[in-house]
Amino acid sequence: MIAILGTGKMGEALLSGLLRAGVDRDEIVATARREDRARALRERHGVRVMDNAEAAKIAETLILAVKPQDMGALLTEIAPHVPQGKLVVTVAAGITTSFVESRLGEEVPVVRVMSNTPVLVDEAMSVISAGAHASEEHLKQTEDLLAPVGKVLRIPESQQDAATALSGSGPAYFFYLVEAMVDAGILLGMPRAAALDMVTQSIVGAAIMLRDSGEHPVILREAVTSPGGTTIAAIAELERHSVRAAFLAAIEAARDRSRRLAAG
Ligand SMILES: NC(=O)C1=CN([C@@H]2O[C@H](COP(=O)(O)OP(=O)(O)OC[C@H]3O[C@@H](n4cnc5c(N)ncnc54)[C@H](O)[C@@H]3O)[C@@H](O)[C@H]2O)C=CC1
Ligand SMILES: O=C(O)[C@@H]1CCC=N1
Repeated sequence: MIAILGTGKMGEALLSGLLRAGVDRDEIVATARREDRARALRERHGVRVMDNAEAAKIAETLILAVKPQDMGALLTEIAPHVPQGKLVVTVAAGITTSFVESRLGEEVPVVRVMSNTPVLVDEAMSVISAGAHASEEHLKQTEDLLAPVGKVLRIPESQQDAATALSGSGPAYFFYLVEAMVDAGILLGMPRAAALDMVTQSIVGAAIMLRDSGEHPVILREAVTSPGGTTIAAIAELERHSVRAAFLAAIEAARDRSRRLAAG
């Protein structure tokens, strides 16, 4: 039995992914803070929704999916119900395995995960790291849980905050870029719907080329950038506005925020 504790956006995305992967709906339970949310989860997915203590008692694997700021209270609530044998998977940004271990008060195996919202389309990037009491078997179990909804990579826990900044938040940067490019289309007099179509198909095509060609992004970009052509005129402006430096600073800021999250 798998319990998802705190089934908001990320918890529900994981829940739907597990169901798509063929996990029986009787083998998953969810928890939610509000009754209307519980009702929506029951209606949409046909799973049982219960309170945290009960879910922690009956499940062998617990997925903690509350906001980092709510993690301390959740751990205090479930601590009496988490004996040594249970695997605890935490998906919260910034929450370390030692934070979870210290609050559960037992030698509980903890695996820290950073995934992202493309879980919803089985194209997530999930990175995982073992806590002090998690074995190879626990990492394998976590990989098996996440593999159906995308790519899974093992990384040292010291890199989790950087991964949160890069791939956890990553989809947001691409959506932001799409927004900006669509605005540019509007500026040039293009209808909004057509501009959105053009930009969306361009980002999908570029992403698939990047993933499937094995080529370095520089090579792919150079192939679009003709001498004296249109692309280099745009790139010259991006460089003039320090867009690359802005990305470096932005992702560093996200990493720093992730480091501070456990403190509340
Ligand atoms: N949204 C994203 O793109 C990503 C989010 N995450 C992580 O996933 C976690 C959840 O994020 P979201 O799903 O975006 O937030 P959310 O706010 O949509 O979901 C959290 C849910 O937990 C519930 N909750 C809070 N305390 C609870 C308690 N004691 N018992 C039961 N339910 C409780 C809330 O009511 C809410 O429905 C965060 O820790 C975040 O860092 C990780 C990767 C990507
Ligand atoms: O913005 C956040 O804090 C979460 C963590 C990674 C993506 N969204």
